[in-house]
Amino acid sequence: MTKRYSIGYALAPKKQKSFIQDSLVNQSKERGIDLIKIDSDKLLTDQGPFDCILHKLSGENWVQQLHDYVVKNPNVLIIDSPNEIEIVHNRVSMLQVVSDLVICNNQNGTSTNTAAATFGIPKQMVIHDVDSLMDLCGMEAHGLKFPVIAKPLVADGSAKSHKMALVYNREGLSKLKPQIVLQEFVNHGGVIFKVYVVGDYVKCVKRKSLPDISEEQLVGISKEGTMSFSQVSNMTTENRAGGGNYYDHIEDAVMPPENLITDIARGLRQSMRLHLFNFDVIRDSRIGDHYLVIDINYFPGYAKMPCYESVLTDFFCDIVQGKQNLEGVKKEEEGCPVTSSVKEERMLVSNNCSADAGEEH
Ligand SMILES: Nc1ncnc2c1ncn2[C@@H]1O[C@H](COP(=O)(O)OP(=O)(O)OP(=O)(O)O)[C@@H](O)[C@H]1O
Ligand SMILES: O=P(O)(O)O[C@H]1[C@H](OP(=O)(O)O)[C@@H](OP(=O)(O)O)[C@@H](O)[C@@H](O)[C@@H]1OP(=O)(O)O
Ligand SMILES: [Mg+2]
Ligand SMILES: [Mg+2]
Repeated sequence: MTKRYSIGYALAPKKQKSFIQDSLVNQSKERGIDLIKIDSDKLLTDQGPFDCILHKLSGENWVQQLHDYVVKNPNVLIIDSPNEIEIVHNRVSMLQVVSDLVICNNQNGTSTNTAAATFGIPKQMVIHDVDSLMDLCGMEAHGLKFPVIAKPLVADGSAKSHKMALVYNREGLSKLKPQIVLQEFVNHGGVIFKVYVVGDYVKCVKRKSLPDISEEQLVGISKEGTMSFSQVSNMTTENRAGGGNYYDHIEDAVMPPENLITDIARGLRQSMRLHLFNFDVIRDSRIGDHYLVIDINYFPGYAKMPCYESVLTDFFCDIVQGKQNLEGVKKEEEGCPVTSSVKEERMLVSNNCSADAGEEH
């Protein structure tokens, strides 16, 4: 009889509702994977046994519970390590990973496979306190000019962490509450590209974004100087921020070069050692084929991705059979430092793979 695998999931109720659909549970079941809900009211060590734990919870208590579970069940796979997820909970460290990306055969940020296409991140600066907020010299020093986007520094998935404001002038700055990141607003034709990564799988889709801001609009801006908004790409026609000039024909928008997107996705996956994330990309209208990564999200809304059930089921099968890349182990072999918890975890992962190699589903 073919071995069955058990994957425990620990997700907030909203995420559970969108992600754990019957279609996913059934497809996985047919392929030998049982998706089991982890009860957050009970100790994790009292549940299972699980071959793998998928999670999008955080906090000291949860991290400790995961640790205790790994100690008790050394063969479990944790997707993903809380340490690694932390990097994308801060809007500076998440984009630093992009800046640090070195893509093979790459010069000046240009992959040789992708003709003239280049990528980077928008200019940005962190504001830690109210005093530095009104210091326009600080903005100048970072090459920032209005309009800018103010984003909470922390991107931990709380509603607060998604509250953004477009800031048009000095007056607008005074309304902001640090700690925030001030990021240059880059005109990009009102279309955003969301790149979903599921292990080795990469899928880029288009979504609507904030509309461009013209020089004329900037002159005629209200005294308020800010416009608040939240989660634009999930907005409906009725509740769009500012009601502005949204681009309604995203189907006409040209996709970014596929090689560039997969190169960035692979690079990010390897350097962050995460399996489940997406990143947002915009095409900088000021420069030809230049793309900016503006956001990275851990365990995003996969249910909005085409054929998410089969993509995720393939991933689950690969992971329990040890077919996915094990970046942690690779990095270690290359001499890169790996934290002890990750080291421990990856060693466990590799043990599990060899034990299961050859299993059929
Ligand atoms: N630098 C920028 N220039 C122009 N538009 C931007 C920029 N940064 C963000 N935006 C717009 O604001 C939206 C929200 O920004 P961002 O993706 O950083 O927020 P978020 O709350 O983390 O989003 P998500 O829901 O994807 O987690 C983007 O989808 C895009 O429409
Ligand atoms: O469901 P969650 O609460 O995890 O919300 C995530 C949301 O997915 P949803 O569509 O299922 O709401 C994601 O949307 P897409 O990028 O895929 O469009 C993205 O906005 C993430 O940033 C959110 O994660 P958070 O930053 O809040 O942790
Ligand atoms: Mg985003
Ligand atoms: Mg985000």
